Order: sequence, then structure tokens, then C-alpha cells
Amino acid sequence: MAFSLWKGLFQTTKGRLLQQRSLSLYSHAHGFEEEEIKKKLQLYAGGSIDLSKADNGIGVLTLNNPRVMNAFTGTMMIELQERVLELENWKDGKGLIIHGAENSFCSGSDLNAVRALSSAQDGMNMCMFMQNTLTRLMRLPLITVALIQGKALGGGSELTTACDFRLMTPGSEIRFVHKQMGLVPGWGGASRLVQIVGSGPALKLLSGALRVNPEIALHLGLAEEILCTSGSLEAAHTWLNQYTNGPAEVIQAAKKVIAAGRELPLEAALRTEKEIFGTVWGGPANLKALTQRTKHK
Ligand SMILES: CCC(=O)SCCNC(=O)CCNC(=O)[C@H](O)C(C)(C)COP(=O)(O)OP(=O)(O)OC[C@H]1O[C@@H](n2cnc3c(N)ncnc32)[C@H](O)[C@@H]1OP(=O)(O)O
Repeated sequence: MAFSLWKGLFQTTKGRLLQQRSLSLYSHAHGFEEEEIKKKLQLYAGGSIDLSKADNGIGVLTLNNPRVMNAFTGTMMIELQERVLELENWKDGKGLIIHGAENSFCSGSDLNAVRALSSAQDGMNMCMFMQNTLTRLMRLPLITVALIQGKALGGGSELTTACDFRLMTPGSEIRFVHKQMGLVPGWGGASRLVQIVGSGPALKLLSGALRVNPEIALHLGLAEEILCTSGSLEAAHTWLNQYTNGPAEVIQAAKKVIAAGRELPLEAALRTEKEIFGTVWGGPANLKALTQRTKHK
């Protein structure tokens, strides 16, 4: 009796810990005033973040504010959070492509909002708000791809690092322009960039505000492939389809074990891998493969 009570308690706590890892980084305890910053962000309206979810499990998220090169207004920051929460609950989802409207990726945060929210407290709250959202985006159980056409500047470049992969078109550019603005990244872009390209190249990209064209991005391991400009969204779908063929629960499990390996110390990652393995072992896809005596020739 006592043993089963302890076991139940242990499993609930473990479940909660696993769940918490997928939730936000900052809360009230860190001095983060989410409602306060959301009220302020609402004042800087314009553009939208559009999400379409197809039956094949691939979503497309469009940064839609082409008049200002898809800069992030306050309301777009809030909408991004809403779309990410929606994607967290997409049971049949397998992959996500993020792109900008009208052949441009994103020119960072809307400079009008930046100017108006220049106090230290607003800056910290906006930083924590965007880190929370982009961390949740990074942890989505979906394979995520940033399709970069045109420029990804400032916060736009940071957003690309929250995706699993980056695909670029000829003439496109990723550029951490923060230094030119007297800043460093604050949406988590520096920390993620180090994980992607290593600390030396990351320091050069930031301190030189270097332009990263598709060839350099390929060389650094920042981009996976250069796609043709025409029909690049279809090409991004084709590229992603190589990795999303199969049942959603298996693709999602694959993303989850890799995300754990990317973020957690080895022992914690191994334990998480065991938990996720348990969700697919004996599951429908596993039983089907066993019944069919699947061979891998
Ligand atoms: C998290 C930290 C950050 O993200 S800080 C923001 C970093 N981003 C920037 O500083 C981008 C500044 N903008 C630029 O460098 C250029 O506008 C870029 C994006 C290269 C485009 O140049 P170009 O193709 O010549 O077009 P343009 O300058 O005429 O721009 C078209 C209109 O868009 C506007 N725009 C552009 N970016 C932003 C932005 N981030 N916030 C607000 N507005 C932006 C331009 O001002 C221009 O508007 P308008 O036609 O002058 O009314």
C-alpha cells in the first residue's frame, strides 16, 4: 500500500518535471510581469502571425507585415505566443515551416515599439516574454524549419535559431545586427547560436555584425540547404517531407528525444529518452511494423 502510494507520487512528480521542462523559462518568481508587458505590446499593433495546419501534419507559420519587412510589432509578438501554444496541442502535427510574407523573412522587432519600450523594466519584460515564446517554439514536438528569403535581421535572425533547421534562398541573408543597435541578442539568439555554430564563429557573427549569405551559412552549419527562389515554399515542404514521413506520434517522439539530448545533461537526457521510448514501445506503429515483419533493405 505504502509502496504504491510512493510510486504514484514519484510518477506524478516525474511527469510534472517532464511537463515543466516544456513550459516557460520565466514566471512571476523571476520578476516577469507577463500581463503588464502584454498590455504594453497591445499598443503597438500591426501585421499578423498566420498559421495554417494541413492534414499531412505540416504547418506553415507566416510572419505577415510586409510593409515593414515583416518587423515584429507588439501584437505580432503576442500572436506568436498564441500560435506556439496552439501548436503545442496539435496532436497530428509533425512539422512546421516558418517564413515571411512577400519574399522577406523578418527585419527584427518593430523599431517604433523598441523606441517606446526603452525603459529597463520594459526591456527586461519584453526579453523574458520573447525568450519564453521562442523556448517553447524550440521545444515543440514538431520538426521546425525557417525558410529564409530576403533578410533575417536582429530579432528575425534570433527567431531562425529557435528552429531545428534553416533553409535559405539565393541572395538571402542572416545578420545579427544587434551590435549596430548598441545591443546584444536578448530573445535567446546568442545562446542558441553558440549551440549551432560553436562559440568562436558565434562571437565573430555578433561582434562583427557579419552578413551571413547562404554559402557562408552552409559552411558554418547554420543552414542545411540553398533552395531556388521560385517555388521555395514548395521546395521547403519537399525538403521537410523527407523527415516527416510516418506516424505523428513517432515523429514527435523523435523530436522530443533530440530536444532532450540538446538541452539536458546526459543522465537527465537518458532518463527522458527512456520515458519517451515508453510512449512508442508497443504502440500502434511499433506493433504494425512487428506484425508486417518489416525489413530495412
Ligand atoms: C531584437 C532586436 C531587434 O530586432 S532591433 C531591430 C533590428 N532591425 C533593424 O534595425 C532593421 C532596420 N531596417 C533596415 O535595416 C532596412 O529597412 C532593411 C530591413 C534592410 C530593408 O531595407 P530596404 O529594402 O531598403 O527597405 P526600407 O529601408 O525602405 O524599409 C521598408 C520600410 O520598412 C521599414 N522597416 C524596416 N525594418 C523595420 C523595423 N525593424 N521596424 C520598423 N520599420 C522597419 C522602413 O523604415 C521602411 O519604412 P518607410 O517606407 O520608411 O516608412
